[in-house]
Amino acid sequence: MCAHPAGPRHAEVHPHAPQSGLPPSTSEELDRLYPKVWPRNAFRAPDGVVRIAGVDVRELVRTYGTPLFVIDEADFKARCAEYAEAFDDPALVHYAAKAFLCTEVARWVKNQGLSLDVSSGGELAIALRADFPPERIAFHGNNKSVEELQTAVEAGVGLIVLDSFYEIARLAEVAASRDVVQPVLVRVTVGVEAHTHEFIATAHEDQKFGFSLAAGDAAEAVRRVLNTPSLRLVGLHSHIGSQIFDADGFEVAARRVIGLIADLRKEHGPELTEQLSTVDLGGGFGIAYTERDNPPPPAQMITQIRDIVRKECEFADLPVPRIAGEPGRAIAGPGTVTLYEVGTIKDVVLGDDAVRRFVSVDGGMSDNIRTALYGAAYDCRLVSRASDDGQPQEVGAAMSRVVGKHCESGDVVVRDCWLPDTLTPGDLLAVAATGAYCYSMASNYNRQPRPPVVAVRNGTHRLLLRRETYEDMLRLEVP
Ligand SMILES: Cc1ncc(COP(=O)(O)O)c(C=O)c1O
Ligand SMILES: N[C@@H](CCCC[NH3+])C(=O)O
Repeated sequence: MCAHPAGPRHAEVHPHAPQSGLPPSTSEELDRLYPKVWPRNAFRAPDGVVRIAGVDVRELVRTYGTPLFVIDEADFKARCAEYAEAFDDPALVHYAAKAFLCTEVARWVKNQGLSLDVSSGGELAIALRADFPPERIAFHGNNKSVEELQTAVEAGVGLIVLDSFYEIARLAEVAASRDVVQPVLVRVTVGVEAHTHEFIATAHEDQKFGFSLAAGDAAEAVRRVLNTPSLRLVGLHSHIGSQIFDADGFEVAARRVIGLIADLRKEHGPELTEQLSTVDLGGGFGIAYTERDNPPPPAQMITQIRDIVRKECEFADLPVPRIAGEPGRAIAGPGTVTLYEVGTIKDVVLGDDAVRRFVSVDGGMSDNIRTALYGAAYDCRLVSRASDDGQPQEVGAAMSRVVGKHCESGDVVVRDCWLPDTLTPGDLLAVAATGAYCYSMASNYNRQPRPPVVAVRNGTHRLLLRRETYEDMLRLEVP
Protein backbone atom coordinates (compact mmCIF):
# COMPACT_ATOMS: atom_id res chain seq x y z
CA MET A 1 0.00 0.00 0.00
CA CYS A 2 1.20 3.49 -0.51
CA ALA A 3 0.47 6.82 1.04
CA HIS A 4 0.96 10.14 -0.68
CA PRO A 5 3.53 12.27 0.99
CA ALA A 6 3.80 14.43 -2.10
CA GLY A 7 0.20 13.90 -3.20
CA PRO A 8 -1.62 17.00 -1.95
CA ARG A 9 1.08 19.39 -3.14
CA HIS A 10 0.77 18.11 -6.68
CA ALA A 11 -2.86 17.06 -6.55
CA GLU A 12 -4.14 20.59 -6.74
CA VAL A 13 -1.81 21.68 -9.50
CA HIS A 14 -4.14 21.50 -12.43
CA PRO A 15 -7.78 22.03 -11.54
CA HIS A 16 -9.00 21.11 -15.04
CA ALA A 17 -7.01 17.92 -15.27
CA PRO A 18 -9.26 15.66 -17.35
CA GLN A 19 -7.88 12.39 -16.02
CA SER A 20 -6.68 13.52 -12.66
CA GLY A 21 -9.37 13.01 -10.04
CA LEU A 22 -8.00 11.95 -6.71
CA PRO A 23 -4.48 10.59 -6.53
CA PRO A 24 -4.28 6.81 -6.70
CA SER A 25 -4.44 5.48 -3.17
CA THR A 26 -2.21 2.45 -3.68
CA SER A 27 0.82 1.71 -5.79
CA GLU A 28 -1.20 -1.07 -7.42
CA GLU A 29 -3.64 1.57 -8.58
CA LEU A 30 -0.82 3.79 -9.78
CA ASP A 31 0.58 0.89 -11.78
CA ARG A 32 -2.71 -0.51 -13.04
CA LEU A 33 -3.19 -1.26 -16.73
CA TYR A 34 -6.92 -0.93 -17.35
CA PRO A 35 -7.85 -3.80 -19.67
CA LYS A 36 -10.15 -1.67 -21.83
CA VAL A 37 -7.37 0.88 -22.42
CA TRP A 38 -4.27 -1.30 -22.76
CA PRO A 39 -3.47 -3.97 -25.36
CA ARG A 40 -5.23 -7.21 -24.56
CA ASN A 41 -1.93 -8.99 -24.02
CA ALA A 42 -0.24 -6.33 -21.88
CA PHE A 43 0.35 -7.35 -18.27
CA ARG A 44 2.52 -6.22 -15.42
CA ALA A 45 4.50 -9.24 -14.25
CA PRO A 46 5.21 -9.93 -10.54
CA ASP A 47 8.61 -8.19 -10.95
CA GLY A 48 6.70 -4.99 -11.78
CA VAL A 49 7.85 -4.87 -15.41
CA VAL A 50 5.24 -4.77 -18.16
CA ARG A 51 5.22 -7.51 -20.79
CA ILE A 52 3.32 -7.12 -24.03
CA ALA A 53 2.45 -10.45 -25.62
CA GLY A 54 5.02 -11.94 -23.27
CA VAL A 55 7.81 -9.56 -24.30
CA ASP A 56 9.55 -7.48 -21.63
CA VAL A 57 9.38 -3.80 -22.54
CA ARG A 58 13.01 -3.37 -21.42
CA GLU A 59 14.08 -5.96 -23.97
CA LEU A 60 12.18 -4.10 -26.68
CA VAL A 61 13.90 -0.87 -25.74
CA ARG A 62 17.34 -2.52 -25.59
CA THR A 63 16.73 -3.87 -29.09
CA TYR A 64 15.00 -0.95 -30.81
CA GLY A 65 15.48 2.13 -28.62
CA THR A 66 12.90 4.79 -27.78
CA PRO A 67 10.50 6.21 -28.74
CA LEU A 68 9.01 2.97 -29.99
CA PHE A 69 5.56 1.90 -31.17
CA VAL A 70 4.70 -1.64 -30.05
CA ILE A 71 1.74 -3.42 -31.64
CA ASP A 72 0.12 -6.40 -29.97
CA GLU A 73 -0.48 -8.36 -33.17
CA ALA A 74 -3.09 -10.69 -31.69
CA ASP A 75 -5.04 -7.70 -30.39
CA PHE A 76 -5.13 -6.08 -33.85
CA LYS A 77 -6.24 -9.31 -35.52
CA ALA A 78 -8.86 -10.06 -32.88
CA ARG A 79 -10.44 -6.66 -33.44
CA CYS A 80 -10.50 -7.27 -37.20
CA ALA A 81 -12.31 -10.54 -36.51
CA GLU A 82 -14.80 -8.88 -34.16
CA TYR A 83 -15.75 -6.27 -36.75
CA ALA A 84 -15.98 -8.97 -39.43
CA GLU A 85 -18.44 -10.84 -37.25
CA ALA A 86 -20.41 -7.72 -36.32
CA PHE A 87 -20.85 -6.80 -40.01
CA ASP A 88 -21.62 -10.43 -40.86
CA ASP A 89 -19.08 -10.47 -43.65
CA PRO A 90 -15.37 -9.53 -43.45
CA ALA A 91 -15.44 -7.93 -46.90
CA LEU A 92 -17.97 -5.37 -45.66
CA VAL A 93 -15.41 -4.10 -43.16
CA HIS A 94 -13.12 -1.61 -44.88
CA TYR A 95 -10.24 -1.09 -42.48
CA ALA A 96 -9.41 2.63 -42.63
CA ALA A 97 -5.73 2.68 -43.58
CA LYS A 98 -5.33 6.28 -42.45
CA ALA A 99 -5.39 5.06 -38.84
CA PHE A 100 -2.18 3.12 -39.46
CA LEU A 101 -0.82 1.23 -42.41
CA CYS A 102 2.39 -0.52 -43.32
CA THR A 103 2.88 -3.49 -45.60
CA GLU A 104 2.67 -6.09 -42.85
CA VAL A 105 -0.49 -4.58 -41.38
CA ALA A 106 -2.03 -4.53 -44.86
CA ARG A 107 -1.23 -8.27 -45.04
CA TRP A 108 -2.92 -8.90 -41.68
CA VAL A 109 -6.03 -7.07 -42.90
CA LYS A 110 -5.95 -8.97 -46.20
CA ASN A 111 -5.56 -12.35 -44.48
CA GLN A 112 -8.47 -11.59 -42.16
CA GLY A 113 -10.58 -11.18 -45.30
CA LEU A 114 -11.33 -7.51 -44.65
CA SER A 115 -11.48 -4.80 -47.27
CA LEU A 116 -9.38 -1.65 -47.15
CA ASP A 117 -10.21 2.04 -47.28
CA VAL A 118 -7.32 4.11 -48.65
CA SER A 119 -7.38 7.85 -49.07
CA SER A 120 -4.20 8.65 -50.93
CA GLY A 121 -1.89 7.30 -53.58
CA GLY A 122 0.60 6.56 -50.79
CA GLU A 123 -1.80 4.34 -48.87
CA LEU A 124 -2.74 2.65 -52.13
CA ALA A 125 0.94 2.02 -52.92
CA ILE A 126 1.41 0.25 -49.56
CA ALA A 127 -1.73 -1.83 -50.11
CA LEU A 128 -0.56 -2.88 -53.56
CA ARG A 129 2.90 -3.68 -52.19
CA ALA A 130 1.16 -6.06 -49.78
CA ASP A 131 -0.68 -7.66 -52.75
CA PHE A 132 -3.96 -6.51 -51.25
CA PRO A 133 -6.69 -7.65 -53.66
CA PRO A 134 -7.53 -4.42 -55.51
CA GLU A 135 -11.18 -5.37 -55.81
CA ARG A 136 -11.38 -5.13 -52.00
CA ILE A 137 -9.97 -1.59 -51.92
CA ALA A 138 -12.09 1.57 -51.74
CA PHE A 139 -10.44 4.88 -52.61
CA HIS A 140 -11.49 7.98 -50.67
CA GLY A 141 -10.58 11.65 -50.65
CA ASN A 142 -12.02 15.07 -51.36
CA ASN A 143 -9.27 15.99 -53.79
CA LYS A 144 -7.85 12.90 -55.43
CA SER A 145 -5.39 13.89 -58.13
CA VAL A 146 -5.84 12.75 -61.71
CA GLU A 147 -2.72 10.66 -61.25
CA GLU A 148 -4.21 8.98 -58.17
CA LEU A 149 -7.43 8.27 -60.07
CA GLN A 150 -5.45 6.82 -62.96
CA THR A 151 -3.42 4.57 -60.66
CA ALA A 152 -6.56 3.42 -58.86
CA VAL A 153 -8.44 2.62 -62.06
CA GLU A 154 -5.44 0.86 -63.60
CA ALA A 155 -4.94 -1.18 -60.42
CA GLY A 156 -8.57 -2.31 -60.59
CA VAL A 157 -9.61 -0.72 -57.30
CA GLY A 158 -13.04 -2.06 -56.39
CA LEU A 159 -14.67 1.21 -55.39
CA ILE A 160 -13.96 4.88 -55.80
CA VAL A 161 -15.90 7.08 -53.41
CA LEU A 162 -16.90 10.21 -55.30
CA ASP A 163 -16.63 13.45 -53.40
CA SER A 164 -17.16 16.35 -55.85
CA PHE A 165 -18.67 17.22 -59.24
CA TYR A 166 -15.19 17.88 -60.61
CA GLU A 167 -14.18 14.41 -59.58
CA ILE A 168 -17.13 12.80 -61.36
CA ALA A 169 -15.98 14.43 -64.58
CA ARG A 170 -12.32 13.56 -64.02
CA LEU A 171 -12.96 9.95 -63.13
CA ALA A 172 -15.39 9.54 -66.03
CA GLU A 173 -12.62 10.54 -68.40
CA VAL A 174 -9.93 8.44 -66.73
CA ALA A 175 -12.14 5.33 -66.76
CA ALA A 176 -13.42 5.89 -70.32
CA SER A 177 -9.92 6.34 -71.69
CA ARG A 178 -9.00 2.96 -70.23
CA ASP A 179 -12.19 1.24 -71.35
CA VAL A 180 -13.17 0.60 -67.76
CA VAL A 181 -16.57 0.87 -66.14
CA GLN A 182 -15.57 1.94 -62.66
CA PRO A 183 -17.81 1.02 -59.70
CA VAL A 184 -18.37 4.04 -57.47
CA LEU A 185 -20.13 5.20 -54.31
CA VAL A 186 -21.41 8.73 -53.89
CA ARG A 187 -20.40 10.26 -50.56
CA VAL A 188 -23.39 11.96 -49.00
CA THR A 189 -23.14 14.69 -46.38
CA VAL A 190 -26.12 13.86 -44.23
CA GLY A 191 -26.01 16.88 -41.90
CA VAL A 192 -25.43 14.96 -38.68
CA GLU A 193 -23.54 16.63 -35.83
CA ALA A 194 -21.49 13.78 -34.40
CA HIS A 195 -20.71 14.27 -30.71
CA THR A 196 -16.99 14.48 -31.11
CA HIS A 197 -14.21 17.03 -31.57
CA GLU A 198 -15.03 19.65 -34.22
CA PHE A 199 -11.96 18.72 -36.28
CA ILE A 200 -12.97 15.07 -36.55
CA ALA A 201 -16.68 15.51 -37.20
CA THR A 202 -17.33 15.15 -40.89
CA ALA A 203 -20.99 15.04 -41.82
CA HIS A 204 -22.34 18.36 -40.63
CA GLU A 205 -22.95 20.75 -43.49
CA ASP A 206 -20.11 23.23 -43.05
CA GLN A 207 -17.10 21.10 -44.00
CA LYS A 208 -15.29 19.94 -47.10
CA PHE A 209 -16.40 16.32 -47.57
CA GLY A 210 -19.11 14.84 -49.71
CA PHE A 211 -22.25 16.01 -51.48
CA SER A 212 -24.86 17.78 -49.40
CA LEU A 213 -28.11 15.90 -49.04
CA ALA A 214 -30.04 18.98 -47.91
CA ALA A 215 -28.87 21.15 -50.82
CA GLY A 216 -29.74 18.47 -53.39
CA ASP A 217 -26.11 17.96 -54.44
CA ALA A 218 -26.18 14.27 -53.55
CA ALA A 219 -29.20 13.68 -55.81
CA GLU A 220 -27.50 15.68 -58.57
CA ALA A 221 -24.31 13.64 -58.18
CA VAL A 222 -26.36 10.46 -58.59
CA ARG A 223 -27.96 11.91 -61.75
CA ARG A 224 -24.59 12.72 -63.25
CA VAL A 225 -23.11 9.32 -62.43
CA LEU A 226 -26.13 7.55 -63.92
CA ASN A 227 -25.59 9.54 -67.10
CA THR A 228 -21.92 8.55 -67.28
CA PRO A 229 -21.33 5.26 -69.12
CA SER A 230 -17.83 4.76 -67.67
CA LEU A 231 -19.11 4.88 -64.07
CA ARG A 232 -21.37 2.37 -62.32
CA LEU A 233 -23.11 3.53 -59.18
CA VAL A 234 -23.27 0.68 -56.66
CA GLY A 235 -24.17 2.51 -53.47
CA LEU A 236 -23.98 5.49 -51.18
CA HIS A 237 -21.50 6.46 -48.51
CA SER A 238 -21.69 8.53 -45.36
CA HIS A 239 -19.12 9.15 -42.65
CA ILE A 240 -20.21 11.23 -39.69
CA GLY A 241 -16.97 11.60 -37.75
CA SER A 242 -14.60 9.85 -35.43
CA GLN A 243 -14.33 8.65 -31.80
CA ILE A 244 -18.11 8.24 -31.49
CA PHE A 245 -19.57 6.31 -28.55
CA ASP A 246 -23.23 5.84 -29.37
CA ALA A 247 -25.27 4.74 -32.33
CA ASP A 248 -27.55 7.81 -32.43
CA GLY A 249 -25.58 9.72 -35.06
CA PHE A 250 -25.20 6.62 -37.22
CA GLU A 251 -28.92 5.96 -36.95
CA VAL A 252 -29.82 9.44 -38.13
CA ALA A 253 -27.29 9.10 -40.95
CA ALA A 254 -28.72 5.72 -41.94
CA ARG A 255 -32.29 7.09 -41.93
CA ARG A 256 -31.30 10.00 -44.13
CA VAL A 257 -29.40 7.82 -46.59
CA ILE A 258 -32.34 5.41 -46.84
CA GLY A 259 -34.64 8.43 -47.28
CA LEU A 260 -32.44 9.58 -50.15
CA ILE A 261 -32.65 6.14 -51.76
CA ALA A 262 -36.44 6.31 -51.50
CA ASP A 263 -36.42 9.73 -53.20
CA LEU A 264 -34.07 8.46 -55.90
CA ARG A 265 -36.44 5.59 -56.61
CA LYS A 266 -39.21 8.08 -57.33
CA GLU A 267 -36.98 9.86 -59.80
CA HIS A 268 -35.14 6.94 -61.44
CA GLY A 269 -37.40 3.94 -60.90
CA PRO A 270 -37.10 0.74 -58.85
CA GLU A 271 -34.12 -0.64 -60.84
CA LEU A 272 -31.95 1.97 -59.18
CA THR A 273 -32.73 0.64 -55.72
CA GLU A 274 -31.48 -2.81 -56.82
CA GLN A 275 -28.36 -1.15 -58.15
CA LEU A 276 -27.69 0.70 -54.88
CA SER A 277 -26.77 -2.51 -53.13
CA THR A 278 -24.28 -1.05 -50.62
CA VAL A 279 -24.64 1.60 -47.97
CA ASP A 280 -21.30 2.36 -46.35
CA LEU A 281 -21.75 4.18 -43.06
CA GLY A 282 -18.07 4.97 -42.66
CA GLY A 283 -15.93 4.64 -39.56
CA GLY A 284 -15.84 6.50 -36.30
CA PHE A 285 -16.31 3.76 -33.70
CA GLY A 286 -14.78 5.12 -30.49
CA ILE A 287 -12.23 3.51 -28.19
CA ALA A 288 -11.22 3.90 -24.55
CA TYR A 289 -8.21 6.19 -24.23
CA THR A 290 -8.66 6.46 -20.47
CA GLU A 291 -10.56 4.48 -17.89
CA ARG A 292 -13.35 7.06 -18.12
CA ASP A 293 -14.21 6.11 -21.69
CA ASN A 294 -16.83 3.43 -22.16
CA PRO A 295 -17.28 2.59 -25.83
CA PRO A 296 -19.91 -0.05 -26.57
CA PRO A 297 -18.74 -3.35 -28.03
CA PRO A 298 -18.70 -3.26 -31.88
CA ALA A 299 -21.44 -5.85 -32.21
CA GLN A 300 -23.86 -3.79 -30.10
CA MET A 301 -23.45 -0.57 -32.08
CA ILE A 302 -23.49 -2.29 -35.46
CA THR A 303 -26.51 -4.44 -34.66
CA GLN A 304 -28.38 -1.28 -33.67
CA ILE A 305 -27.42 0.44 -36.92
CA ARG A 306 -28.35 -2.57 -39.05
CA ASP A 307 -31.70 -2.89 -37.29
CA ILE A 308 -32.50 0.72 -38.08
CA VAL A 309 -31.58 0.25 -41.73
CA ARG A 310 -33.74 -2.86 -41.97
CA LYS A 311 -36.73 -1.11 -40.37
CA GLU A 312 -36.35 2.01 -42.51
CA CYS A 313 -36.16 -0.11 -45.65
CA GLU A 314 -39.21 -2.15 -44.66
CA PHE A 315 -41.08 1.08 -43.96
CA ALA A 316 -40.10 2.56 -47.32
CA ASP A 317 -40.59 -0.77 -49.09
CA LEU A 318 -36.99 -0.84 -50.28
CA PRO A 319 -34.65 -3.80 -50.64
CA VAL A 320 -32.27 -3.90 -47.67
CA PRO A 321 -28.79 -2.90 -48.82
CA ARG A 322 -25.55 -4.43 -47.52
CA ILE A 323 -24.23 -2.28 -44.69
CA ALA A 324 -20.51 -1.67 -44.85
CA GLY A 325 -18.30 0.24 -42.42
CA GLU A 326 -14.81 1.67 -42.19
CA PRO A 327 -13.38 1.25 -38.69
CA GLY A 328 -9.83 2.50 -38.37
CA ARG A 329 -9.20 3.63 -34.78
CA ALA A 330 -11.28 0.82 -33.28
CA ILE A 331 -9.10 -1.82 -34.95
CA ALA A 332 -5.66 -0.23 -34.80
CA GLY A 333 -5.88 2.02 -31.75
CA PRO A 334 -6.13 -0.05 -28.59
CA GLY A 335 -3.49 -2.70 -29.32
CA THR A 336 -0.51 -0.34 -29.60
CA VAL A 337 1.51 1.54 -27.02
CA THR A 338 4.33 4.05 -27.38
CA LEU A 339 7.38 3.52 -25.19
CA TYR A 340 9.43 6.54 -24.15
CA GLU A 341 12.40 7.03 -21.89
CA VAL A 342 12.19 9.72 -19.24
CA GLY A 343 14.89 12.32 -19.84
CA THR A 344 14.28 15.14 -17.39
CA ILE A 345 11.84 15.95 -14.61
CA LYS A 346 11.15 19.53 -13.68
CA ASP A 347 8.87 20.96 -11.00
CA VAL A 348 7.76 24.42 -12.02
CA VAL A 349 6.31 26.66 -9.35
CA LEU A 350 3.12 28.28 -10.59
CA GLY A 351 2.46 30.49 -7.60
CA ASP A 352 0.22 29.92 -4.57
CA ASP A 353 2.37 26.96 -3.71
CA ALA A 354 1.16 25.13 -6.80
CA VAL A 355 3.70 23.17 -8.76
CA ARG A 356 3.48 21.60 -12.16
CA ARG A 357 5.68 18.60 -12.79
CA PHE A 358 6.96 18.34 -16.36
CA VAL A 359 8.26 14.91 -17.32
CA SER A 360 10.16 15.17 -20.59
CA VAL A 361 10.39 12.15 -22.85
CA ASP A 362 12.41 11.50 -25.98
CA GLY A 363 9.57 11.89 -28.50
CA GLY A 364 6.58 14.19 -28.46
CA MET A 365 4.30 15.92 -30.92
CA SER A 366 6.27 14.42 -33.82
CA ASP A 367 5.02 10.92 -32.90
CA ASN A 368 1.73 11.93 -31.27
CA ILE A 369 0.13 15.16 -32.46
CA ARG A 370 -3.33 14.26 -31.15
CA THR A 371 -2.92 15.88 -27.74
CA ALA A 372 -1.84 19.18 -29.28
CA LEU A 373 -4.37 18.98 -32.10
CA TYR A 374 -7.52 17.70 -30.39
CA GLY A 375 -6.75 18.01 -26.68
CA ALA A 376 -6.78 14.21 -26.65
CA ALA A 377 -6.40 12.45 -23.29
CA TYR A 378 -4.16 9.41 -22.81
CA ASP A 379 -3.26 6.93 -20.11
CA CYS A 380 0.42 6.80 -19.24
CA ARG A 381 2.21 4.42 -16.86
CA LEU A 382 5.67 3.63 -15.60
CA VAL A 383 6.34 0.25 -17.23
CA SER A 384 10.00 -0.66 -16.62
CA ARG A 385 9.44 -1.31 -12.91
CA ALA A 386 6.76 -1.10 -10.25
CA SER A 387 6.31 2.32 -8.68
CA ASP A 388 7.38 0.93 -5.29
CA ASP A 389 10.09 -1.29 -6.81
CA GLY A 390 8.40 -4.19 -5.11
CA GLN A 391 9.45 -2.85 -1.68
CA PRO A 392 7.02 -2.20 1.13
CA GLN A 393 7.59 1.54 0.95
CA GLU A 394 5.34 4.53 0.63
CA VAL A 395 5.17 5.92 -2.87
CA GLY A 396 3.59 9.25 -3.61
CA ALA A 397 1.83 10.14 -6.80
CA ALA A 398 2.63 13.37 -8.58
CA MET A 399 0.23 14.94 -11.03
CA SER A 400 2.49 15.16 -14.05
CA ARG A 401 2.50 16.54 -17.55
CA VAL A 402 4.35 14.32 -20.00
CA VAL A 403 5.96 16.52 -22.62
CA GLY A 404 8.10 15.92 -25.66
CA LYS A 405 11.46 17.28 -26.74
CA HIS A 406 10.26 19.71 -29.40
CA CYS A 407 10.70 23.46 -29.50
CA GLU A 408 7.06 24.16 -28.83
CA SER A 409 5.32 24.69 -25.51
CA GLY A 410 2.25 22.89 -26.87
CA ASP A 411 4.40 19.78 -27.27
CA VAL A 412 2.42 17.75 -24.77
CA VAL A 413 1.97 13.99 -24.98
CA VAL A 414 -0.20 13.50 -21.89
CA ARG A 415 -1.64 16.59 -20.35
CA ASP A 416 -2.32 15.28 -16.85
CA CYS A 417 -1.52 11.93 -15.34
CA TRP A 418 -0.50 10.54 -12.01
CA LEU A 419 3.04 9.20 -12.02
CA PRO A 420 5.03 7.92 -9.05
CA ASP A 421 7.14 10.54 -7.38
CA THR A 422 9.96 7.99 -7.47
CA LEU A 423 10.07 8.53 -11.26
CA THR A 424 13.60 9.10 -12.44
CA PRO A 425 15.47 9.70 -15.72
CA GLY A 426 15.97 6.40 -17.51
CA ASP A 427 12.58 5.02 -16.44
CA LEU A 428 10.37 3.83 -19.27
CA LEU A 429 6.87 5.20 -19.71
CA ALA A 430 4.23 3.74 -21.97
CA VAL A 431 1.33 5.69 -23.42
CA ALA A 432 -1.61 3.43 -24.26
CA ALA A 433 -3.93 3.31 -27.25
CA THR A 434 -1.57 5.03 -29.66
CA GLY A 435 -2.13 2.67 -32.59
CA ALA A 436 -4.38 5.01 -34.56
CA TYR A 437 -3.45 8.42 -35.92
CA CYS A 438 -0.13 8.64 -34.10
CA TYR A 439 2.42 7.03 -36.43
CA SER A 440 0.20 7.87 -39.39
CA MET A 441 0.21 11.56 -38.41
CA ALA A 442 3.87 11.59 -37.36
CA SER A 443 6.17 14.31 -38.64
CA ASN A 444 9.83 15.18 -38.78
CA TYR A 445 9.38 18.35 -36.75
CA ASN A 446 12.76 19.55 -35.50
CA ARG A 447 14.09 16.86 -37.83
CA GLN A 448 13.21 14.23 -35.28
CA PRO A 449 13.36 10.82 -37.01
CA ARG A 450 10.12 8.83 -36.95
CA PRO A 451 10.15 5.96 -34.42
CA PRO A 452 10.18 2.30 -35.42
CA VAL A 453 7.12 0.08 -35.18
CA VAL A 454 7.49 -3.39 -33.72
CA ALA A 455 4.97 -6.23 -33.59
CA VAL A 456 4.91 -8.55 -30.58
CA ARG A 457 3.30 -11.96 -30.52
CA ASN A 458 3.68 -15.06 -28.32
CA GLY A 459 6.83 -13.86 -26.64
CA THR A 460 8.53 -12.76 -29.86
CA HIS A 461 9.09 -9.42 -31.50
CA ARG A 462 9.84 -8.26 -35.02
CA LEU A 463 10.35 -4.97 -36.72
CA LEU A 464 7.62 -3.75 -39.09
CA LEU A 465 9.02 -0.28 -39.74
CA ARG A 466 12.58 0.64 -38.82
CA ARG A 467 13.56 3.89 -37.16
CA GLU A 468 14.05 6.73 -39.58
CA THR A 469 17.67 7.87 -39.75
CA TYR A 470 19.35 11.18 -40.40
CA GLU A 471 20.52 9.63 -43.68
CA ASP A 472 16.88 9.04 -44.67
CA MET A 473 16.28 12.74 -44.24
CA LEU A 474 19.49 13.80 -45.90
CA ARG A 475 18.61 11.66 -48.92
CA LEU A 476 15.92 14.20 -49.80
CA GLU A 477 18.41 17.03 -50.03
CA VAL A 478 19.61 17.95 -53.49
CA PRO A 479 23.42 17.93 -53.67
C1 LIG B 1 -14.25 8.36 -44.81
C2 LIG B 1 -13.66 7.84 -43.56
N1 LIG B 1 -13.81 6.55 -43.27
C3 LIG B 1 -13.29 6.01 -42.16
C4 LIG B 1 -12.59 6.77 -41.25
C5 LIG B 1 -12.04 6.11 -40.06
O1 LIG B 1 -12.48 6.63 -38.89
P1 LIG B 1 -12.15 5.94 -37.53
O2 LIG B 1 -10.71 5.73 -37.46
O3 LIG B 1 -12.63 6.89 -36.52
O4 LIG B 1 -12.91 4.65 -37.49
C6 LIG B 1 -12.43 8.14 -41.50
C7 LIG B 1 -11.77 9.02 -40.52
O5 LIG B 1 -12.43 9.64 -39.70
C8 LIG B 1 -12.96 8.69 -42.69
O6 LIG B 1 -12.80 9.97 -42.98
N1 LIG C 1 -7.02 11.93 -37.24
C1 LIG C 1 -8.13 11.96 -36.36
C2 LIG C 1 -9.39 11.38 -36.88
C3 LIG C 1 -9.86 11.84 -38.21
C4 LIG C 1 -9.52 10.79 -39.16
C5 LIG C 1 -10.05 10.73 -40.49
N2 LIG C 1 -11.23 11.38 -40.93
C6 LIG C 1 -7.77 11.47 -34.97
O1 LIG C 1 -6.64 11.36 -34.66
O2 LIG C 1 -8.59 11.23 -34.16
